[in-house]
Amino acid sequence: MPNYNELWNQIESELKSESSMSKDAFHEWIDAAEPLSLKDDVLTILLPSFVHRSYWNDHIKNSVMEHAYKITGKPIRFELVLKDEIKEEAKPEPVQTTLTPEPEKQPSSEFMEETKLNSKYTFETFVTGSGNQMAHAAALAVSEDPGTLYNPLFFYGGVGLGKTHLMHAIGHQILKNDPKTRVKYVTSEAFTNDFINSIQKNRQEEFHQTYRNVDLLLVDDVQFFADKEATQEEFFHTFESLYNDQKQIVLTSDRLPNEIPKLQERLVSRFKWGLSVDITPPNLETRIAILREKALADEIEIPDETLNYIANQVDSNIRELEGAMARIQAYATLQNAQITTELASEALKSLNFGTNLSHLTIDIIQNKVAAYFHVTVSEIKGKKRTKSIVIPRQVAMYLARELTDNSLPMIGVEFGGKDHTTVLHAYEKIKKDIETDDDLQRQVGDLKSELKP
Ligand SMILES: Nc1ncnc2c1ncn2[C@@H]1O[C@H](COP(=O)(O)OP(=O)(O)OP(=O)(O)O)[C@@H](O)[C@H]1O
Repeated sequence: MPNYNELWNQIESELKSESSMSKDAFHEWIDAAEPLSLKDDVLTILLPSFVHRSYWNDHIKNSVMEHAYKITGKPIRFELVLKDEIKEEAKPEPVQTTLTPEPEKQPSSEFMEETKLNSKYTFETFVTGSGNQMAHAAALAVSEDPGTLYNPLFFYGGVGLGKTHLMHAIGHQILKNDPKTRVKYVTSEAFTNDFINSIQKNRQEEFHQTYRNVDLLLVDDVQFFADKEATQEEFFHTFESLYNDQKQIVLTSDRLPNEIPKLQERLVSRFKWGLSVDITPPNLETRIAILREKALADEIEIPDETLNYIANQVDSNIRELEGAMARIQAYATLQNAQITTELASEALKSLNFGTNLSHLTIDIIQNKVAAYFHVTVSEIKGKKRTKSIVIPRQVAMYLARELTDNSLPMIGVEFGGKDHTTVLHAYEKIKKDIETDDDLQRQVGDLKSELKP
């Protein structure tokens, strides 16, 4: 009986030789599938999305089962799983209270699973814009001169904005400059689990070796150190040892060090020693640029207007932006159609993307308000303080806050990178003024009914 990899490879080549599928379709549905295991005649296959699974169930599974039968002489069943579903199983095993001695392992194999840098997360694939420019620059600087300039380098910011991507990019770049560099990437949870396991198995020395004999330590999502007293203690010593040896440390978190609850004061202060730099949500132009890069990388043609449309649908999180794009691609393949704005809209709707998504965007509001007050969109986004521009600008900010789900910082970004307090001030001012100013009340009313008929 072949193992799961061999079996899958054989099935794949059978499919390739007999299949009527186009090259693109083969790539989309077969290349994207990954065998995970073969147990009790069940071959588990990992698929990238639920669209893939439903396509597999409808169009692929039977033929794959036939091939598997031909190859093994056995009826092989298939389990199709998605990434999210295996996460649970893939989590490190809970601490066991067994007395059976563990087989001896070579030092470092226990914790040092090898550096798992995502090959796609490089500087080449990272699109810069106003929200991440400084973070990108700091990352590049650290890659050129690790351990000296900014140590530690601390990235913070909301979900899915590229913190992990930049962190891996540093790892890749440093390895490119010097392939002998010892790089370790872990999430704070993995660090915690390694630490607990080391205590459990009485292997603290090995743990220390693993974490202290590196040249670059990348720790993702350190906010999860919150509340973990003993782990924090251990991490403190790891940090001290690396820092004293001038080894580079890069950390990410969803918030600033002093905002992480129950983080020891000495860690807070150390995390702030180097440089803390935030990543804020990308503006429309950056979102379009990211989509354009992605289309280029995937070699698919998408009209500019459609890229613009997609970028307007997802305005906070790059992971979701990529998700939307992947859905549209899959949808186009399913329909065997070109990607157009219509198809994109259909794909996002039919796949129930962003259920509470408002189609009203800040961009639309700015255009409407500019036309209404006879000013230009760039004046609305600009800094000029003349009354004829300030009022439309504040009205547009007010409407963006009232009629869309965007956060104050996000609205600020879309208005030429203004601070969220400016947006709040505009919102409160217009809200108050419409109570006493009849003209303003009518104007805002007109605009509202045009925007939300
Ligand atoms: N500037 C960018 N250019 C290209 N792709 C990007 C950019 N920023 C983020 N991405 C992509 O968006 C996805 C999410 O990014 P990443 O995982 O780095 O986010 P994160 O900030 O670490 O999120 P989390 O807080 O959830 O860990 C990744 O696929 C990443 O490649």
